[in-house]
Amino acid sequence: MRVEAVRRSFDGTLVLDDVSFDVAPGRITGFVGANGAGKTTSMRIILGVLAADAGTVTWKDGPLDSATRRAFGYMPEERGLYPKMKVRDQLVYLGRLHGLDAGAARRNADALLEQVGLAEKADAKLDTLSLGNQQRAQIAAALVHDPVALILDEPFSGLDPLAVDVIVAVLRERAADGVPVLFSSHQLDLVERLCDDLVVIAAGQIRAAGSGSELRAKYTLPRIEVLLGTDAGWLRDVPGVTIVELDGDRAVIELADPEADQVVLREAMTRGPVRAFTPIVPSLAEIFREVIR
Ligand SMILES: Nc1ncnc2c1ncn2[C@@H]1O[C@H](COP(=O)(O)OP(=O)(O)OP(=O)(O)O)[C@@H](O)[C@H]1O
Repeated sequence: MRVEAVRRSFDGTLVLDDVSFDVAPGRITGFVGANGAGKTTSMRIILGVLAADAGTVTWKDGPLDSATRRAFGYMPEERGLYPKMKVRDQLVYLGRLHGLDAGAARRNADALLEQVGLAEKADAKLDTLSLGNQQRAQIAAALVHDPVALILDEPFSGLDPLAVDVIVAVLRERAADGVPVLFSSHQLDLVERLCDDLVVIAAGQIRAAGSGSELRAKYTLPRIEVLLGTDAGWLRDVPGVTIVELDGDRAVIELADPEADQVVLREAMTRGPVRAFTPIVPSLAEIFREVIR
């Protein structure tokens, strides 16, 4: 699925400015950005709930039509299941609305309730469930018609760690079947764990997009923690090395050239014992800060 040059204003204020990114089949794409950056607006435009002022959303290289959109699974920010309806009944109902026959809708609903850990609550009314369990039901609702793509707005908010694991497993399974999955989240540790690709948006503009390793390579320099048996001060004088931290025999260095690590290691070994030489992988939170600066 491709979002291309999408623009949208509200009351004369531009909130999406030439937004373009891809969501690849079989990959989980995390959509991250601060409050108000434009994630929900982008997702609403993908789903056709909101119109773009300009730009396109394409699916398999053609225009995204309403029949294909109906085959998407969407978990909107405002949620939207029926509070007074039993969980299983509404999943079956939603499956039927999406064109499943009664048998298939029931089978999918039951399988999903089992998968998200709600089998015992199947006959409870939604509003009697805890918020976390309502959230599980919302995710099941987005999946009940075997969607061809998944667009999930903050699917993990309010979930406990065990529930997160359950939902992560469900999304991975769908992605492994070839479904493109786009989800927004503020929980960068979770995004880091779950997603294959990342799209970073700030103030309505895409600041970065790509896999975690691509973004690391592009936005951060390789860092190494060096622990020597002797003073590490000589590292200051090695060309291409920047000292990030230096404390006696321990240093954290940044390399202008990723290949220079072997040169530094060889030099270190001629000077005495090398107790540790450990690449430091920057966290997604660090990359995010770097990208939106
Ligand atoms: N219907 C609307 N009318 C006017 N302004 C809107 C409307 N919907 C969104 N906006 C504005 O557009 C901007 C982007 O909002 P959006 O909800 O897409 O951000 P978001 O990245 O999803 O934020 P959050 O993480 O807080 O959910 C915000 O400044 C918001 O106030």
